[in-house]
Amino acid sequence: MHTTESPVELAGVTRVYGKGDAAVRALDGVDIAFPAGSWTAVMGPSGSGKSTLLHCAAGLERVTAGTVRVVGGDITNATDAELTRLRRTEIGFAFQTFNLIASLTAEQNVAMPLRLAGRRPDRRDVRAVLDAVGLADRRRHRPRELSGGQQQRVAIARAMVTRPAVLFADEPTGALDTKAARAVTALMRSMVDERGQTTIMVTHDPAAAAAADRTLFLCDGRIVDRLERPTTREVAARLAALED
Ligand SMILES: Nc1ncnc2c1ncn2[C@@H]1O[C@H](COP(=O)(O)OP(=O)(O)OP(=O)(O)O)[C@@H](O)[C@H]1O
Repeated sequence: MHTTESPVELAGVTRVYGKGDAAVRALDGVDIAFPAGSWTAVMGPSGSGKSTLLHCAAGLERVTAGTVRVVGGDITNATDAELTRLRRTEIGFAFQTFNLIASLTAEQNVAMPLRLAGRRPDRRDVRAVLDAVGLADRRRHRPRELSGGQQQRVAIARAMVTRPAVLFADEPTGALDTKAARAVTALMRSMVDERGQTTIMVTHDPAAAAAADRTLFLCDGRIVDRLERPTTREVAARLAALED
């Protein structure tokens, strides 16, 4: 496996929470590479390990066994400082709850990761990503002045502003109605097609998964199936079978 082709690679990743009788094996020997410029959806029943997979792959959580490589580097034994630097430079995050700062404008929210990385935000860069998500005319608005779908687009612009190697999205359409969800998945699709943005997304939404290049299905901490370019109906059927 060549690392430049897969900015994120997990090999034999196991994550156990708790000890003894109370131990939970949230991930159980996961081997997976996420190819550059591709969009992967991660699905599975509640408690199957989706969030744990995302957090381990993004260096937010440590693994119990196995290795995680991000942009060619083994982060398994990285220090907290190294992980923080990695998250600020190579990784973008978009969450279901947006996590925007209420007192800041869209533009100021988008500039925040640059400030955190110690870079002086270039107004043109900030405007370019707001433009890319179709919100150039909303840059002075605060989160409460934006719809849920618009807030999620600001959150995606914020995740993209550092030009991260990998975008991690945790249920990006989870809080949105169907129309707003469709706009957000279309935006993510264009980020992959036009910028080659490697994207890893946990979702419960079969339509969002169908917009991705492939869908992985987790069950009891293992990858039990994958579909390439599935339809919404195929995703929903596979998920229903796992949830039975
Ligand atoms: N901090 C923790 N301490 C103990 N157990 C945990 C912890 N985090 C997760 N788990 C357990 O690990 C397993 C996998 O959890 P995870 O959150 O990754 O699942 P998920 O597929 O994302 O679920 P959901 O769809 O409900 O969000 C579950 O059994 C969960 O209870």
